[in-house]
Amino acid sequence: MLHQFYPQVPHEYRYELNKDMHLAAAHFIPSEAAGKCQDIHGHTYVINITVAGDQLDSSGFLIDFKILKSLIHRPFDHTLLNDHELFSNEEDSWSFPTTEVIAGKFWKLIQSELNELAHQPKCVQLLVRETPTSYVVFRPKKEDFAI
Ligand SMILES: Nc1nc2c(c(=O)[nH]1)N=C([C@H](O)[C@H](O)COP(=O)(O)OP(=O)(O)OP(=O)(O)O)CN2
Ligand SMILES: [Zn+2]
Repeated sequence: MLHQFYPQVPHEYRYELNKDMHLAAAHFIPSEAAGKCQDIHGHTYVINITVAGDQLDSSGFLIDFKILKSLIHRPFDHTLLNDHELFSNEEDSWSFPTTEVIAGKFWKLIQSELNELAHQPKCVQLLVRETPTSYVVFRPKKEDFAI
């Protein structure tokens, strides 16, 4: 499903980059309402990350594509998402890995990294496709950037 077109996010930045990646991972949803999804099962998630900004770094990058991949693919590929602390914090009522929660938490991981950069790029959209017929788009609000 790579190379497809994704929903566009309106913004006024000069540059916008998009990085796609696949993530083979298992999960389960510990909620009765989830029906058969309460049992462990797997997906080949498709992740699309959109980063925008007005300035580039000394390499001419908004952010190196490889860094984006390393933040998501390396830690989560071929894992059970529920095993990660990110998706198992009992104090956080939206912690377990629904597509919505995955999108929001992956956005936060990426934006935390971008916040360290002097030229301050922004992750303006994060899309998670869970199945050929289901995907979620996370678009941060202004206040979400204060992390
Ligand atoms: N809002 C959400 N609904 C569901 C989620 C979710 O994360 N957010 N997750 C699931 C299951 O994990 C399931 O893996 C995906 O569900 P679904 O799209 O229903 O998958 P199907 O292949 O059965 O769908 P078809 O309509 O037959 O293509 C469930 N709901
Ligand atoms: Zn699922």
